[in-house]
Formats: sequence, structure tokens, C-alpha cells
Amino acid sequence: MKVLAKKTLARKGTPDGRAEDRRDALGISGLSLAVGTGERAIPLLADVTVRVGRGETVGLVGESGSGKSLTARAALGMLPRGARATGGVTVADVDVLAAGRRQLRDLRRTRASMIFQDPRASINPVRRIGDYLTEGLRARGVPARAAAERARDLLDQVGIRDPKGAMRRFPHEFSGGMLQRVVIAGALSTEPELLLADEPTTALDVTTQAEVVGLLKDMQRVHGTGMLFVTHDLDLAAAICDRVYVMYAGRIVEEAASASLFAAPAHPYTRALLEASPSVHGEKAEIKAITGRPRALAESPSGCSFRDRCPLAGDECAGTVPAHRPHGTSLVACVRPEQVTP
Ligand SMILES: Nc1ncnc2c1ncn2[C@@H]1O[C@H](COP(=O)(O)OP(=O)(O)OP(=O)(O)O)[C@@H](O)[C@H]1O
Repeated sequence: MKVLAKKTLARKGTPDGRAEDRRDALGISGLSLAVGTGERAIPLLADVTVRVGRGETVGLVGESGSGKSLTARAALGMLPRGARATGGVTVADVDVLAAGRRQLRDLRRTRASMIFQDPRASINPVRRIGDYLTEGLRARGVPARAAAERARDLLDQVGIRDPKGAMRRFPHEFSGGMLQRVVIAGALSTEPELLLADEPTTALDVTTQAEVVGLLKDMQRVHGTGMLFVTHDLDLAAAICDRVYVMYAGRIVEEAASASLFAAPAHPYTRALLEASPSVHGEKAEIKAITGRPRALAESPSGCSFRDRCPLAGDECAGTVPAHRPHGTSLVACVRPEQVTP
């Protein structure tokens, strides 16, 4: 991992107008990422700023390839091999981009946890659930007996029947939904400040999805953890998050409180996402697919990355990348948001 330059977070401020706060669970500030060098350099993220307050639930939403996972992983210092990063990333009071190996390992063990789409990919299949759950606690110096007691307690909290027996079982003995519950228990075992949930319900059936989302919210509330919830599903994000960041082609294009995002999207891409999704909030006359295909940052057009798919695009969208500006209660990177929400 190579860090080119670090901006001073305290000076930078955040898109929601607050000063960056060292006590935030997560502060990503002006993060840009690229792999390769010289003419072969491929930009992956550009000027991404995301903040998650303590105990807050924040959504990161966009189509496939928009850069959501890269952003979430950067919070743990997990950058693509050979990537160059500029900007700042802090988790609680840890400067992630400047952290050494050991500090990053400690951060991942105790202060920030990540849950992935497929629970089977996060658990070693030949280790017992009890070992998986007590590992982080033991690393924190909790004695074996107390760690086991805490693990059983957590299993109980996430709705696993017979926690004592479950500790002795192996991952293949659980269904996908039950195993994701175990992973959530593991992720919260050390009371981390930050939980990164990367499409945690996408691999589950609809009923189990709802249960796991409900459980995540409950657990997060009880433990006071800040959560970055990564999803391609804007309806789901708006339903469970306090605030949502919408990402397109490696950039944040809109940030808003969930309620206002739904009622008054300010970016044409946000509106297109809403029109393309079957709403959980009632009836929609028609589902409209977004024309064209999603772009990665490296292949996006100059100026506004969305302009080749945008029904409102004009000449002024081609020149420079639109800066974030307030519109209603949103912060939006579009030159004509009043045409999206008059
Ligand atoms: N190591 C890498 N080298 C080159 N390109 C990469 C690398 N890692 C990711 N990318 C590209 O960066 C873009 C963003 O990837 P990312 O995984 O963050 O997308 P995403 O929004 O999470 O999508 P999905 O929902 O499909 O997981 C994609 O176009 C991806 O191909």
C-alpha cells in the first residue's frame, strides 16, 4: 500500500457540512485510488468522502462496479495490490492509510469488522464456531472461559438455538441465514466502533434477508456500532439507513438523509435508480430500466460520468466534473438538480 499524500481531515470538512470528527466511527475524506503507473494508471476511485457517526447507519448505494466495495475495504486498509491512495481514512482515532501492518491487524480484530455477502467465505470451514467466535476476544486478552461465555451470549442474542451446542459445530452444519447470524455475532464480539456490511443479505432468500437485516439493526442499536451498509438496493438502504451516499463510476454523486432521498432525489442517477427499483414503500406505476450500462471510473466520459446515460445532460455537463453543492437537504454533484427535483 502506497500513500501519496494525506489531507488533514480536520481541515477538510464533510459533504454534510459538519467538520470532520475524530470521534466518528469512519471518516473517509477525498479518497482517490489508482492502480498501475504512468500511462497505464487506472483510476478506481475519485475524491470519495464518506462519514459514519458513532451508532449511525449509513448506506453506500450504486450499481455493480461503482466502487462500493473498494470504498468499504479501504476503511480497513484493504487496498488492491499496488494501489496508490490519496486522501484520508480514519476509523475511530486510527489513521488507516498511515497505519502499519500490526496496527491494521489490531484495527480489524477489535475496532472495525466486515461482513460479506457469502458467510461461508468468511469462516474457515474446518474450524468450530466456538473457535471462530472467541478468536477476536482472545486477541484482546479476554481469558478463555470469559470469551466462551461471551460467545455463547452473542449466539443467543443473534437467535441461535442451543448456543452451547452451536459452539462445537462446524460451519457446514448451519444454513446460509444461520451462518450469517453467526458471522454477525463474530463481527460484534469485540464491540467494534464500525461495522462494514458489504451486501450482507444478497445471497440469502427474501424471508431470511428480512430477518438478517432486522437482526443487524437490532444488534447495531444495542452495541452502539456505526454501520456502513453497502448495497445495490436503494429501497433497502433507504429503509434501514439514516443517511445514504449514492455512488456512480468511482465517485459519490449524492448524499442525503434517507427520507429526503426517497421523496426528492437530487441527482438524475439517484432518480433513475429509484425508478428502476420495485419499491418496498407502495405501488409504482412502472419500473424503468436505466439506459446504457454502468461505467467504471476509468471508462467514464469527461465531465459528469453519468452524462452519457442522463436524460437531462447538456453541453455544460461535459466540461468539468460537477462539484458537490447543496440542493434541498441533499449534497449533489450535478449542475442542474432543480430539473430533477423542482
Ligand atoms: N485490483 C483492481 N484492479 C483493477 N480494477 C479493479 C480492481 N479492483 C476493483 N477494480 C474495478 O473497480 C471498479 C469498482 O469495483 P468494486 O468492487 O468496488 O465495485 P462494486 O460497486 O462493489 O460492485 P459490485 O456490486 O459488483 O461488487 C470495478 O470496475 C472493478 O472492476
